[in-house]
Amino acid sequence: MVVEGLRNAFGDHVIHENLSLKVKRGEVIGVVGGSGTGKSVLMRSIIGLQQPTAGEIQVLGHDMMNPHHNDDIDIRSRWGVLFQGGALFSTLTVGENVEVPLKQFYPDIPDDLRNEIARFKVRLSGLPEKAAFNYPSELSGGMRKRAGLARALALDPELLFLDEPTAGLDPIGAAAFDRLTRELKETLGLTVFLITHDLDTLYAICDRVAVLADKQVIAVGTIPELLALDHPWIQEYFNGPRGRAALAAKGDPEVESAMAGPDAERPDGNSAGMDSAGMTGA
Ligand SMILES: Nc1ncnc2c1ncn2[C@@H]1O[C@H](COP(=O)(O)OP(=O)(O)OP(=O)(O)O)[C@@H](O)[C@H]1O
Repeated sequence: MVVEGLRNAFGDHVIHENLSLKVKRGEVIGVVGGSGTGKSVLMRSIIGLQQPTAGEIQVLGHDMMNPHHNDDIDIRSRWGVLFQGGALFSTLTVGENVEVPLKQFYPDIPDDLRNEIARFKVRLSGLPEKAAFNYPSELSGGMRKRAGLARALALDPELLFLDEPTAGLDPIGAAAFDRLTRELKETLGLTVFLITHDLDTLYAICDRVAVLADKQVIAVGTIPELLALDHPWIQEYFNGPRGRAALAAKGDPEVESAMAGPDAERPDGNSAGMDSAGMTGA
């Protein structure tokens, strides 16, 4: 996935200006940034729900800024999205929610097969199969997230977009959700674009982290690479008390040594990991 020179604005309010980001196939990329820096708007631009005023967006080799109608339908079936809060239809059961994209993209699948696929996705998301017959209001917050994930996985996506998946979960539920995301990524070979405020999630499952600030992605790299930068927001975020607590819980020696040395080497004196070598563009 490649985003180049992206500009998003609502009237005079410019959210992104010349924003660029490359996501490698098969990685879990975490997207962090202060509230209102435009993480969700970035995700919405990538999946075609927000029309940018300038820039280029390529997803799985498809030009999202100039979509051809038929290709457009094809590309939308190749990703799954878990919106903040789950965004389930409250009048449908969990199973019926999972069936919505199946009906939309594969209307000819017989009913019983579609039901079976939905029940399988419910199990894949770590819910008991009987949860397929529950309404969202009958589930806990954590179970609703898993139901949203089941729906995001309905079409066997290559790319998974998760918008703050652990927000509102207790720490045990959040850790379990992180494990599930990592397992699914590994077993299904997914590329995961994950917006989060959750430092534990970043340490637990992200291969790289992209930092949004000043209307752009100011840095992207592994956590040790980001720690080597002296940008105030990055230092405050990763090296502040919450960042240190998250690290202590994870106990990663590579990160610990990066935290220990404030003058650690900067990669090329530029933003961490911003080289384009080896990018295969999911
Ligand atoms: N449809 C819209 N119309 C007008 N302004 C919008 C719209 N959607 C988002 N914005 C504005 O764009 C900015 C970025 O919003 P966005 O939701 O992407 O932030 P975020 O980084 O995801 O924040 P948070 O971490 O709080 O969820 C905010 O100032 C928001 O008010």
